[in-house]
Amino acid sequence: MADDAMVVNFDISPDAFTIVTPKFKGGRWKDRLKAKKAVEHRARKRAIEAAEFNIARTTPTPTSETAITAVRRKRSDEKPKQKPAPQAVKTGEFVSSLWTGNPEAAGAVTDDKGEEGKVNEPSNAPLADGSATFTTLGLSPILANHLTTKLSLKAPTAIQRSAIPELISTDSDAFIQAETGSGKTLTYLLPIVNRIMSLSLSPPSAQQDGESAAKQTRHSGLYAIVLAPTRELCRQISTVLSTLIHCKNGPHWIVPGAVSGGEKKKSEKARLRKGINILVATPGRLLDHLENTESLDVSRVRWVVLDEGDRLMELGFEETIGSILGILEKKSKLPKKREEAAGWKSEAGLPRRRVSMLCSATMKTNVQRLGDISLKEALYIKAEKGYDNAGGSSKGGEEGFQAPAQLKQSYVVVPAKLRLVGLNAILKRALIRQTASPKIIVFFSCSDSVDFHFQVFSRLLEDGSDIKPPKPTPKPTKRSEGSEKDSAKPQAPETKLDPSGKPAKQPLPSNNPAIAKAPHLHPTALLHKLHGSLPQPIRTSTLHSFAHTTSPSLLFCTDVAARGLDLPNVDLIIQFDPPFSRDDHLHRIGRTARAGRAGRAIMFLLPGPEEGYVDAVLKKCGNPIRADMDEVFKKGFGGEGVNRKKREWEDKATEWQLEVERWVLADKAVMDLSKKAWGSHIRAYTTHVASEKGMFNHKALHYGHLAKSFGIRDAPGDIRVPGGGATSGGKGRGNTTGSAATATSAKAGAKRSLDAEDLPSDAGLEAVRKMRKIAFSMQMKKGMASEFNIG
Ligand SMILES: Nc1ncnc2c1ncn2[C@@H]1O[C@H](COP(=O)(O)OP(=O)(O)OP(=O)(O)O)[C@@H](O)[C@H]1O
Repeated sequence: MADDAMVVNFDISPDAFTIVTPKFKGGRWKDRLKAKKAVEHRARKRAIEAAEFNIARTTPTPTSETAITAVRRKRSDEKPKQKPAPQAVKTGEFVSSLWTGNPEAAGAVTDDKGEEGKVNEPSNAPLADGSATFTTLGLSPILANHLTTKLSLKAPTAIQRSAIPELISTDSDAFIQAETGSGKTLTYLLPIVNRIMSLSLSPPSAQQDGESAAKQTRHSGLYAIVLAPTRELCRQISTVLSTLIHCKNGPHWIVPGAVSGGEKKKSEKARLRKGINILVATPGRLLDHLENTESLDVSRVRWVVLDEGDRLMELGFEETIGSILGILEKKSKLPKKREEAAGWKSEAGLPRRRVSMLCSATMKTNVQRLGDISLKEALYIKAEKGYDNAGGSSKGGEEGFQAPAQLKQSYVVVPAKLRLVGLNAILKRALIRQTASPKIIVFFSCSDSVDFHFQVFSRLLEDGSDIKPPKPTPKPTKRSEGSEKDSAKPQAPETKLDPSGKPAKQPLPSNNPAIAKAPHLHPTALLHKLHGSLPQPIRTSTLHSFAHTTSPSLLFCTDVAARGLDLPNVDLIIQFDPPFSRDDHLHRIGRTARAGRAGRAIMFLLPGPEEGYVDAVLKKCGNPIRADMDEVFKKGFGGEGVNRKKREWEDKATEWQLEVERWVLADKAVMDLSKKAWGSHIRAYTTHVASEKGMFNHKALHYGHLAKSFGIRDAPGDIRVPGGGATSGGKGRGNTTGSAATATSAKAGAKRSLDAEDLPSDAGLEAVRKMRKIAFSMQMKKGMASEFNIG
């Protein structure tokens, strides 16, 4: 880290900027003079910049507060601008410049000839070569017709073509592996629904036992159980299931249901008692019902599906799943062995034995372990060669898990101090450059950080309004009138005015506190937040709003939204905090570019060791482009007609940053929130997987610069994280030697470890696993269930 990066948190003496010119010896006198002048010029420039921007420090009187004004770089050729409002700065606080003392990025900017450049052929799209239809896969005409006409699915995807015929015609267990957004849900649901449907479609003569010849109803039995790691996923799978069942002339008698916690157990019990034929559940909740709900009859279960297998294991469900399978085995009336099954009479269409399916995008060791406990002589099904990453940039990786080939990946190297303004710039640009209403997901490392950034962008503007007044529209000149160039430009959405000419208040779609307007970014955009600490009804309604709103839509979230969620038409994924492992990266960016659609993803990296992530991971998952940070700022803050040479965007970004800092200072609750977010961010940083710790080394973090990106002016050593202690940062040092993460109280850490969905990495998950183990044994002893907010 560059030395001058430390300046911000040190007491600077006035003579620190005395220009000392080294003596040059040898060579021609002209060259010596030139070198001397160059050194003097550089030193003077630095001193002026530092004096103007860097050190607006208060007089150290313990009782008085001194007002300071952020000083802008003076330029002879510009009109005096209104200076940012003076702000009170307490003793010990600093206002450092955003633009000085930042470490430089090592790599070069990729020449990105337009974001609209070459896009690879999609690798997870429906097959366009006519090689398969839903009917040729063996699905009933009713179901095939429903898929093509009502659900507008023209053809199966590669994994569906490979798996569906096997799953319809055999009773084998299966491990299904395919990249994100390739349609794995339908891959396992379609054969199940098709085979259950055949019960009611086949004539009684074709039935092999008398029992099934009777009219099928919801009481005919529970045939399939689908296990998913989160409540959101359970709901999503249930919805897909319902759309399949409600087809014309279809199997309306089949009743799907979900039990995933987050609602009263009593109502779940009532649903189970009424009769369910296909049940979607989180493992914890299902085990609870298996042990405590008498009406849940599992003796005829034919399928057990473990969706998102790797995540189920990461969240410590191994033992729970083991117990579930044990109970199913014990209560089953089906033949236990294959030989017995062969001679056994089953209802027409249904498997003669219980079939297990394990679905995962990855093939990690933990998934293999789950396979060991759940599968017997299983088929390994993946997208056929030639369709797996067809024609794309993706390379066959160690684990065969790749990003969709059409997904455009990029990264931007942004110093710690500039992260918040950088996020603002990128979001503004993304919201304005799209013609239709864009959907953007921003990933953060922890829920506190999500909360803080949600507040930053949804707070009212400084004048108390929630919408910016419209800019006066420039009169069209003759030249620009109707010109093709102008009409092609993305237009900022129109701001609605009230009768008095002021911007009209925009009504929110609901009173959900996790949804707000984002006046700092866009007049009509809706900002959503999602993390594991929010109550379930809020999470559900937030996701619904994000997915269905017609306004530009943003979702700030933790990794709770990284897996399995199928949110329609997400255009851009921003990984503001880098993921905790390569798989997390692929799952996060996999929320876009689904089923053959286009998508973009950008990751923020800090200059220094983090840049190593590009070669170590990003280049192995595609061909990432390095975006130019200056361009990001220019496009985000520059706006129309900005004089780019003067770097006006620097001033705009500075003004906005100072505004955030004033807002943080003005309210203790906000200050607490920002400090908590800063502390949690650092703590989360320490939990990157061991193999990536070299790139994400918390000792290389500049805590002071990082604090600025949370709107905090205190020196790191003075920051008291609410609920924890001061960090271990040495006084006056921007860059601590100890770990702030470990310095925060154990209590706070323990509380967070319950927040399983927000801690996707080794350390966090280890904690969750331990907690789950304890809860599991307690549950065994006391016969009670524990839900760590994930089912
Ligand atoms: N044959 C198809 N044609 C077009 N779209 C499809 C097809 N099959 C599935 N889809 C759509 O593709 C999207 C992704 O499907 P799904 O959620 O099942 O993917 P996935 O492989 O499970 O992804 P992830 O690994 O991220 O969970 C869904 O919107 C789904 O409706």
